Amino acid sequence: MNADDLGSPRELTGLQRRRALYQPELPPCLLQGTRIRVEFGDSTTTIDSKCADIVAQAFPHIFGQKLVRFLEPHTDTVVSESDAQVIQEHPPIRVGVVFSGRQSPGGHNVIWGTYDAMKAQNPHNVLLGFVGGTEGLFAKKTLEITDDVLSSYKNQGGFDLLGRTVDQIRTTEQINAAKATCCDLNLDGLIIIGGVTSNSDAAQLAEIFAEHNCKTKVIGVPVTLSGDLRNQFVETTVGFDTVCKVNSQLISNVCLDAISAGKYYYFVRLMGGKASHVALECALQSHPNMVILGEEVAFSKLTLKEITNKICDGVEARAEQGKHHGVLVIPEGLIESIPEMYALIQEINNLHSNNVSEADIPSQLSPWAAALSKFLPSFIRRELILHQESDNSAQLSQIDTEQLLAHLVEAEMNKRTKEGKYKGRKFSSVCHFFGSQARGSLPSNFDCNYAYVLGHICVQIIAAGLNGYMATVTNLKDSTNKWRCAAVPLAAMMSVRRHLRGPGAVPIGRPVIHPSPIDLKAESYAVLREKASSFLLDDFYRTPGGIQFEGPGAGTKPITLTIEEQDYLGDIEILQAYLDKVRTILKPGCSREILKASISSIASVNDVLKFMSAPLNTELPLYHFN
Ligand SMILES: O=P(O)(O)OC[C@H]1O[C@](O)(CO)[C@@H](O)[C@@H]1O
Repeated sequence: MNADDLGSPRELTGLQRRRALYQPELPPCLLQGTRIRVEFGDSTTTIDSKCADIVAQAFPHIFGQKLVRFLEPHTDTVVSESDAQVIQEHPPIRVGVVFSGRQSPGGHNVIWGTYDAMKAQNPHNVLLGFVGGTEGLFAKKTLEITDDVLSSYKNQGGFDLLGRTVDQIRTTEQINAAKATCCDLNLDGLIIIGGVTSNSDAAQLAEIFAEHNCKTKVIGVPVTLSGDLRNQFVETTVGFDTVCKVNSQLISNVCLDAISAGKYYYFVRLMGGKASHVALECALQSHPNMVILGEEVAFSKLTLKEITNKICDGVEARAEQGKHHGVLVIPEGLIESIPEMYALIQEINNLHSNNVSEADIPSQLSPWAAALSKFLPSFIRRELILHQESDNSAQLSQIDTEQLLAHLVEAEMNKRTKEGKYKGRKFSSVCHFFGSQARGSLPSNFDCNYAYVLGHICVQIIAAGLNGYMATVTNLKDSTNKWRCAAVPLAAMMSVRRHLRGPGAVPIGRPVIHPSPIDLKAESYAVLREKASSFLLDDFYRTPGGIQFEGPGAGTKPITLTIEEQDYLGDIEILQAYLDKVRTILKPGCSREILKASISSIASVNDVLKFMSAPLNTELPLYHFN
């Protein structure tokens, strides 16, 4: 398909046709047609108050704007007239929409939701899609969105209605081109669909448009499979749910294949950017034998050697049980989390930033980095020096970290065999990278609904005359009729990285929206750690199956989204693991009564989790045994 074919009607399969008939659900405030109450809340600063001044300086026009909620016209909330308004008049508007970030399932529904909301407000409204992503925006290449154009893209995967190119609207040239397009097309709004990079660029564009009195309001929409655009305002991103479900199915298929033949170790790397949200979620859903998250490696400063040994120890422990197969899951961002690899990648990035060519990079590395690079297999050396991403970082999807680990583990297992330490069968590996397989999937109902609702919110933001905002929905763990619709200033999500912690910390770089890492204190991570030894040894594989679009399985939500709310004591698996751990600590002969008493003294779910993640020799903190 070339660029001219984008947006053409296409032939759909039976399943696609059925999916196209699915009507996404809307929360009550958006069902009111054109009568929506816009409520202004507190003025914002930034999520990191320490860099509020820097963000305010960089974004003087869009910094400090108020939080906005969209409500049904009559609610019990009492707010003063100046804090709320119901917009009644809807003169015709013109809006442009661009796929800026990487493909993510559900993206098409943002456009569909925007279109439906615009036509409901005024049938004369015009929605223009930029063909070929940001390059289409710069070149003013548009396609008017109509019912016909949308018909074969509703609830479908991919971004092929419009296509995408670079996730960058940043250089002076690009910003000027975007401004010229918006002015020439007389746009009232520009909707930018993407992740952290695209939404940071949206903020920059909004600031410049405001400074130059350009009437176009710039709105960002959180769409990325990585799920790393999350903070106190954003619970998850469009596409994360689908991608985790598809990857979990693929991993569980691999697990069943592994246990059936009993001869291979599968090394699976998952797409998901720098953060490990996709890997954590998929591990919780499919229970592979081992999962190594980037955040835990960075926190414990584990070296490549230590990670290799950890995997080899797992292989040995399994061999002692007669198991010569297994599945290891890693995130693509793992490579950057390993301290020495991070340092090497930083050196390479700096050389790229100084316009050193790929061919010259190896000769310009410091002696230390050159030595590390020499130790690595040649395929990794080649991949590490590839040209950078638009945010000046390494191209994680192109670095075969799973193959690097498989290579190092094999060498270490051979060494252990030679030394007589390992007596099991010869280690054999098969590597996979699950990226576009999941990214191109038909979106789940959750992503279809979420994206469609966000599209509607964009239109409300433009109608309210807001610039430099992100469309957001909260309370996503609940049913759609309890979702809360809002607009959050993009500047409120920005921060600046610092070199060191503490008072001497020096801010580096410009303010942007940073990807959020996994919170190692979160309950979802505690659950993963608590299950780690059972995952490793018990082949406790779980088969979630394919995405369910209809029937009872269709409503399932991502585990990490709902986990905070779960009643762990009702979770048999966790309680069983807890009991096993208590038994190992109790003195032999401890009576059932004491055990029972200790369990009934559990103060809260958190106490159990804290206890479960503590080392085995920990004194029991809450329970007293004789
Ligand atoms: O397929 P591409 O364009 O190389 O993009 C890959 C990158 O995009 C993402 O899917 C989203 O940023 C990353 O997880 C991945 O590294």
